[in-house]
Amino acid sequence: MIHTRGLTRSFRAKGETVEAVRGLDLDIEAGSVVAFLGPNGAGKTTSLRMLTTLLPPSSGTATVAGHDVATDPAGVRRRIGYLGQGNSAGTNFRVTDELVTQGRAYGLGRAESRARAERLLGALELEGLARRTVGTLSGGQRRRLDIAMALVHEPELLFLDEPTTGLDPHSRANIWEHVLRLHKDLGTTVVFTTHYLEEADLWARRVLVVDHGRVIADDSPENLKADLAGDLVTVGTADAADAGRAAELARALPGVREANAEDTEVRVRASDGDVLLPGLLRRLDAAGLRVRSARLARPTLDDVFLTLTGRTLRESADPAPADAADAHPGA
Ligand SMILES: Nc1ncnc2c1ncn2[C@@H]1O[C@H](COP(=O)(O)OP(=O)(O)OP(=O)(O)O)[C@@H](O)[C@H]1O
Repeated sequence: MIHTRGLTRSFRAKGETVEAVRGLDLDIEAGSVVAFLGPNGAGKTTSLRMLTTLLPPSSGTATVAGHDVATDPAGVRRRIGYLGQGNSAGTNFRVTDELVTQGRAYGLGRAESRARAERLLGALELEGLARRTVGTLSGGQRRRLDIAMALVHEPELLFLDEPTTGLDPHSRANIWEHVLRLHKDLGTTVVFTTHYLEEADLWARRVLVVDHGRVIADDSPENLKADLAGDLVTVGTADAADAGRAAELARALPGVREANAEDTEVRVRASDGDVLLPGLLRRLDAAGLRVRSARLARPTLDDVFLTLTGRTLRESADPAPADAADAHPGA
């Protein structure tokens, strides 16, 4: 569904060159759900904007839904839906009219376009607002309308750039429910970016971890967590000396990837924490060390990012760049 080779985009800003995307080689199968996960400025939006023909690449090639982004952008646009970071609906029109017009622009007949608009308004819990003008909607309502706009022509490939940022948990869940139903019923391929690790973890079957314009890991969330992070077993000991000794003992046990003492605690990374924990406790006990507490935590995608880069995604996050508005589809 998507094939890119050496896809690259750089910008000139204040006399400097920013390499936003550096040589993206990607093959995405039809029917997949793929997340781009990375900190601010990693190149996620720039990648999506190239794939949706909104931004020409500096070099490299990309075929999207069978059409080349450089030589046949109209062919790409007909087959895809795109939700950018900005709002896509005009402010002075009624909600229903915006949706019906969008459907008509994609070649749907009047009756079909109206029927789909009604279905989408119902599914995204916007039916009570159908006759309101877009400008009077709240942020969350507006975002749900944007999603409806991206879906009205039932595209085979859907790009969502931070679809749920700033929304309350109910609206986030509602949006995902709808997108995933479309994916399930129609086989829609979904490619999205998100800052919410849980969304990538829960909904994507493949996660591309992006940093400084490059894909630094590419696998299912389960594999990424198991291969690159592992479970974390934290054991509390009586004092720092015991913690140091416990770390040494832990390192000698099978399945342990690393063990470090921090103050009175020892933190142990292992491929299978449930299996390690009883044996570790027995070993510490046999060595005469007093264990005060023990807990097991499953890895998150943030742990994966930490292993890969030495930074957490959360500490890499900074306020959205001023040029984020530039990600508007009409920009
Ligand atoms: N129009 C532009 N002019 C100059 N630099 C730009 C432009 N668009 C993006 N950049 C720069 O390219 C880099 C990648 O930006 P991009 O928006 O793709 O990152 P991102 O991963 O989507 O970040 P975010 O999570 O904040 O949306 C950043 O350093 C950004 O400042």
